[in-house]
Amino acid sequence: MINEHNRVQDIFNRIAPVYDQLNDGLSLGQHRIWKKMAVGWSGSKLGDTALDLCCGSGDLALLLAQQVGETGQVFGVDFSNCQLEIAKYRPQPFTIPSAAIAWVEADVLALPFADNTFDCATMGYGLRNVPDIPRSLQELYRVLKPGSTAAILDFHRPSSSLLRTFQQWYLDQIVVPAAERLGFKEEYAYINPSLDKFPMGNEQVILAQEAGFSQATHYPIASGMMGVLVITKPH
Ligand SMILES: C/C(=C\Cc1cc(O)c2ccccc2c1O)CCC[C@H](C)CCC[C@H](C)CCCC(C)C
Ligand SMILES: C[S@@+](CC[C@H](N)C(=O)[O-])C[C@H]1O[C@@H](n2cnc3c(N)ncnc32)[C@H](O)[C@@H]1O
Repeated sequence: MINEHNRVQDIFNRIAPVYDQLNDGLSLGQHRIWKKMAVGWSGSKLGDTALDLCCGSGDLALLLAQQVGETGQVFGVDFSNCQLEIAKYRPQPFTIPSAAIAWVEADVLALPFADNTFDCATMGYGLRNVPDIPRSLQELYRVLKPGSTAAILDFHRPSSSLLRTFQQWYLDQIVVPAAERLGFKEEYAYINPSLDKFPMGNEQVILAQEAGFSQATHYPIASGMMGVLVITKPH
């Protein structure tokens, strides 16, 4: 488990300088829409104490900060110090009064927060990268307040074989060569095979229920190439 931990940590430390630009270019900016959808499903509202797990370069945490406003607070958690350095210095839009964001370097499998701390949570493209999904969901359950909701955004395999073929082609023939031109072929070549090992939406629902979440729904988005698992801790 430690080897997998270090392998993933190294990947995201290495790609930190190009991570945002590749996401924007390779998704034609669509990832920002997918992240806004996840924030919407998290139920985040003014004054909340919010958590963004696997926050990376911080764009999802920033969206949460706009949602919870000046009276709220956001904690962005990631174990990549290089990603967190990008997050810390990301320009914040002054148009919207936003919450303060605390950037926390930690493993989401061992969160440094008390039980029942957070009013809402997001996790963008993190669940597929942790070595122990059930443990991650258990930790998320522990730190959420009763009645609170989390939205977990990640890749998903489309049910349509044509779209699945397109997704695999795009990842192998567009994403990897683009990353290779920047010297990150291996790091991005890891995405496609990781999808084959990642639980499908219905399996994610079962894992969430096994972690104790009373409500769990998986919403395929982007023609099924992405998905958002929305889970709520019972009162
Ligand atoms: C924000 C996105 C991916 C984040 C991401 C997740 C990972 O697990 C990685 C692992 C290793 C390296 C990088 C990442 C990583 O960046 C999603 C958007 C970026 C994707 C790279 C592009 C995905 C494109 C879709 C499969 C198809 C889009 C169709 C297009 C809009 C026409
Ligand atoms: C694909 S990036 C997602 C970043 C951001 N949430 C986004 O949506 O763009 C995955 C992030 O998860 C982090 N990560 C993976 N496993 C982790 C773990 N066990 N604990 C903390 N962070 C982890 C990586 O360092 C990386 O920054």
